[in-house]
Amino acid sequence: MSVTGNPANVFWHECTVGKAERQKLINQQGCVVWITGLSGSGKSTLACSLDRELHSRGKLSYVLDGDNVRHGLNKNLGFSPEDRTENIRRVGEVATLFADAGLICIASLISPYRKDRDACRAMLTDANFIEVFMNMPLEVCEGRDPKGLYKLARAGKLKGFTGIDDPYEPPLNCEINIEQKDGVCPTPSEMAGQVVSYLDENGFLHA
Ligand SMILES: Nc1ncnc2c1ncn2[C@@H]1O[C@H](COP(=O)(O)OS(=O)(=O)O)[C@@H](OP(=O)(O)O)[C@H]1O
Ligand SMILES: Nc1ncnc2c1ncn2[C@@H]1O[C@H](COP(=O)(O)OP(=O)(O)O)[C@@H](O)[C@H]1O
Repeated sequence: MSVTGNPANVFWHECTVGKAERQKLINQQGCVVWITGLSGSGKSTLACSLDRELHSRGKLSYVLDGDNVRHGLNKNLGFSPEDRTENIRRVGEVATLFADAGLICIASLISPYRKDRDACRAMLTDANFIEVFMNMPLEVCEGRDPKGLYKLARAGKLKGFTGIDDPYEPPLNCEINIEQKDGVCPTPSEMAGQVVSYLDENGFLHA
């Protein structure tokens, strides 16, 4: 007799309170704002700024940041392609639960592989997955290098670093593209404003 979970013998249990009722209670539409980009591109900065802006508008959001999630839920994972895929899968599943709860879930991870991001998109209905690309040149990210990781990677002391000796696959059809204008990066508040406008125009800020 097998004691491991067998999907063939596991059944979905539906509760009577549904997503629509939860959304009505908090007057918003649950969704996932998925922020992808190189290390140092500003993912966490945008995530926190957006979280604060939504909070100030009375909207319930929650940030799942790669660095933070790797301290707990994903602390057994490293940076091999397989581990990154599992990292993204788990965060995608958690984000989907938050969205089902009615929250605006902000996931900020490098998520370098297109197929992994697309798999997360497929966990939700298409409109409820909002992919935000931090479209910052490598030189800008490397110039910032707040954790000194690019320096370590260039010196060969950190292997498999995204953008240096591990690939980053940019989105082909993202909902929101954040980029420099005339060589100037938008401020955190401007970046958050761009996402809030999208959420507002697409009906996520009301039930
Ligand atoms: N090899 C390698 N490549 C990329 N990044 C590395 C690596 N080793 C450690 N770090 C640090 O881990 C943070 C990225 O974690 P993520 O969970 O977002 O990565 S991934 O989506 O699974 O690729 C990343 O954080 P951010 O700088 O905020 O992006 C780094 O601080
Ligand atoms: N819009 C911005 N303008 C100027 N500096 C920024 C901006 N966004 C982020 N930064 C700075 O760049 C560095 C990396 O930002 P961070 O949000 O940690 O990136 P990531 O989460 O993608 O690694 C930090 O020192 C941060 O203060």
